[in-house]
Amino acid sequence: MLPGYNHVRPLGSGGFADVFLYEQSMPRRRVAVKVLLPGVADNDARAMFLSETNLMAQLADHPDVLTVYEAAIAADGRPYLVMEYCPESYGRTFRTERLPVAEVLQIAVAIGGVLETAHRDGVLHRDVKPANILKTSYGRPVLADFGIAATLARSEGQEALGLSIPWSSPEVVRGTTQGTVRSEIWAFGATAYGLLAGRSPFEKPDGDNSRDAVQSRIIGRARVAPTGRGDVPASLEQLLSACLSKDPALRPASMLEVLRSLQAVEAELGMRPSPLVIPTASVIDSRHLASAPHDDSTGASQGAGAADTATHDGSTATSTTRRPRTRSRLPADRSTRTGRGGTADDAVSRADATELRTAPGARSARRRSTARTRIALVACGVAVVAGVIVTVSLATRGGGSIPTVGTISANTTADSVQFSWRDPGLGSGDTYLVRVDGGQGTTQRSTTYTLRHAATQGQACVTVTVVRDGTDGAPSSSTCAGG
Ligand SMILES: Nc1ncnc2c1ncn2[C@@H]1O[C@H](COP(=O)(O)OP(=O)(O)OP(=O)(O)O)[C@@H](O)[C@H]1O
Repeated sequence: MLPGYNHVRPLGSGGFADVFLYEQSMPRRRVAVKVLLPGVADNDARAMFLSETNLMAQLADHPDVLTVYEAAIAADGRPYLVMEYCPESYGRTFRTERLPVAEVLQIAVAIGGVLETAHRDGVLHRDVKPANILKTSYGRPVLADFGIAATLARSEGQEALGLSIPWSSPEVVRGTTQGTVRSEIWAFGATAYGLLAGRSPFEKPDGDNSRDAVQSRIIGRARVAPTGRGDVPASLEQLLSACLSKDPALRPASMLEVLRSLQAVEAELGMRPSPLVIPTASVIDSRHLASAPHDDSTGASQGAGAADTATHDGSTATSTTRRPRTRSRLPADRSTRTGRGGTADDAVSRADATELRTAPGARSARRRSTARTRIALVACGVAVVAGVIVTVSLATRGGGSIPTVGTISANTTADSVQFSWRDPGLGSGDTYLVRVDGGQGTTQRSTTYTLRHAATQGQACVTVTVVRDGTDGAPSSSTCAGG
């Protein structure tokens, strides 16, 4: 019995919590209530729950994260979370419903944006899988079960966390690391693959898919097969295969890199690239970073580096609600550091080394029992991401000697518009940032960009900017066509 809520029906059970549908009296709405299973709450755990929940409340306003309305302790002492009710979960449908590629790309960009945001904050989700992508009543995908539990459980072993083997990277399955940005990129790639293929990457359609068999394929030499779908472009297959590289060093170095590639696939398919919702440089507290130089091996520097990239995107924050938080120096993932050096590689290492952020009480909690870990999982089992919603603007910055694209011509055909321009002197590391209607943009090196009419609502206006060493040049003037 929860005061102010009327029980409707059970929604399901996880490893450590039951989830129920309730009707809230005021405001009147349906909510999902996640309650810790009986027998795993104690005073310490309750204190941790509250402490962590307060932290969550500061962070939980990313639009693509499941919304938590309230967290409290029930009369029987069990902590509970009141969350947005989501009628559907991709965990339930991905095996039976063939999702259109465009929908998977949109889901991936939304969920990837949450992960990039989290990584900039030194936080890893660690349980990315279709079952943790829920669908709101409005049909929007949201990431759920966003736990710092990983932090709290680092010394307690993966099994205590209910490791989701089919979606976990080889290094996580082996226990070499309990989470890095690149292991998260694996899980993200595995999830996107799963949504397309209807099975996890190392499941065999007609083979032995016992836990042990899948695990040994993940840590062994088996290579991931293509999704088997004719409508998945080669570029997307390649991206998934890169995310699922057995060697973490061969995976993309950041979620942002993955997101850019996903947007490029969308553009290739004639779709309007899905917007990225990620924080900008202004959101990262520079004082905090300056006072924690050694956090270079952790998420803090990842945040700083990523923030630079965000600046390249020309993104500007409309609000700055995130607060600086303490991060601990965390061990690097040695498996991803071999044979690399220099500045660029430092950045890579930093990304790899981004294990987990330390939340209040986290260090001592590592030695606590699995039951407490589970409490923390409940505490943080939903919605924990940075609190800034970013809108994109066409921020322009001085380009120095960066070349500027001249006239963009548009060739309109029955089903598409092709924009093209002359190469103004692109350097070997330069890229074009193509923005449609002032959107976030996609990067490419080709001098043509095609938009299908189906992807536009009438006329589309395009600008092209040369990006060099992470700095935007001046944008071209806008060319509008279509409609
Ligand atoms: N906000 C929600 N709205 C609707 N259903 C939900 C919501 N949150 C969880 N559920 C459902 O409740 C069930 C249990 O969820 P829960 O997150 O506790 O466990 P799990 O993710 O299945 O397992 P575990 O967390 O142990 O890995 C799942 O079927 C899930 O889809």
